[in-house]
Amino acid sequence: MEYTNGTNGVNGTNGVINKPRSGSRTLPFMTDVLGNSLNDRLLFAVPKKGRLHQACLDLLHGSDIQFHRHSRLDIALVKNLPLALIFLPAADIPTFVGEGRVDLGITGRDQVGEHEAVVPPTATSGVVEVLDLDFGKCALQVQVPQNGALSKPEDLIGKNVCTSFTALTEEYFRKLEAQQAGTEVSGDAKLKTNIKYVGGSVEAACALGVADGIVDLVESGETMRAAGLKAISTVVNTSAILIKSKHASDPKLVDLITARIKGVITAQKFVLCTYNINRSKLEEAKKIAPGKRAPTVTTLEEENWVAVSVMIERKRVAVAMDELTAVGAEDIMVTKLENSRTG
Ligand SMILES: Nc1ncnc2c1ncn2[C@@H]1O[C@H](COP(=O)(O)OP(=O)(O)OP(=O)(O)O)[C@@H](O)[C@H]1O
Ligand SMILES: O=P(O)(O)OC[C@H]1O[C@H](OP(=O)(O)OP(=O)(O)O)[C@H](O)[C@@H]1O
Repeated sequence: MEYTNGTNGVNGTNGVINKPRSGSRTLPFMTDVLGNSLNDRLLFAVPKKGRLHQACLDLLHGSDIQFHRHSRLDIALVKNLPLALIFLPAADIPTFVGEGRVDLGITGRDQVGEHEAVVPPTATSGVVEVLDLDFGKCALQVQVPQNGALSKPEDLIGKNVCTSFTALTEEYFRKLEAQQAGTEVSGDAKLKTNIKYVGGSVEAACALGVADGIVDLVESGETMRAAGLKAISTVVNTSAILIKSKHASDPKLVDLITARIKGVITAQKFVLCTYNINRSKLEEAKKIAPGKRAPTVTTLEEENWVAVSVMIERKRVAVAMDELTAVGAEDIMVTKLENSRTG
């Protein structure tokens, strides 16, 4: 089935979903610099650089969202859907989506948390998390020098803390200070901890004497260790998420894009495992690999033997193969999934 809103040159034909827009949104800029109208398109914000950029491009490719981005242009029209991609810094995406200027976006959960700590969501503004994308996983952690005197977050109260996430850090220390004082958390109380903004290379702040501790993202832990730091607390765990505005202009297209992206994520997360087994061992094998709903079992020409086909989580596959072998499975084969649509 093909999707069109009937305004991008693809007119409604058999099997085409017709334009389901819920009210027109007139954007201040209305056209991109190439003169194309953006008002009839769903706007989808994608990180323009940084850790999430390439994974997002791979996801769009896997979802058959076809576009050509002119060099230096931060807007790209999608050729096969009434959609325009807007390339923005990950940190700004919650603002654009939260204000309803952009319908959909991909960013880190940490960025949404930071935005919401400054601009709390209301019934009509703010973002809705649609899908966890299972990449960009890391943790925003409180870190202090490995060989220093500080060993717990409370030790940083009243001291200097550097971070790029000032709002989440303030929220964290506000709670900590209230806990220590045995009072209610209050936004009006003066914060004892001095939180300073730095835009990057946060890990250098302690060694350079700018901070006693930092709050920064940790993935592998290499940056932190190389800087002589250790984590003493986690402010938030994060991963990349698909978010939508509370007034997304085309809910059906939002659902279609969500389903496609979910299909790609599932395909990356699972593999298809096939094996042959004697029917008498089938129940044991099913316990090892029960599948998403149930394994597909096909009778083989050889008496009492069946062929089984089942989805297994990629990270579990080696262990599952060992265990299937141990219960008598033979000819085990694992196939990478290109794409999927599952419940
Ligand atoms: N080491 C990491 N591992 C996994 N994900 C990360 C890592 N660092 C950052 N991220 C995720 O990517 C998001 C964007 O971070 P990144 O620093 O790449 O952005 P950026 O737009 O290049 O910002 P800046 O210009 O401030 O560095 C973060 O908010 C976080 O969700
Ligand atoms: O635990 P690790 O795997 O070492 O990753 C963590 C590092 O990655 C991010 O920085 P990035 O490289 O994006 O650069 P930045 O410091 O300039 O933000 C983050 O701010 C840490 O410095």
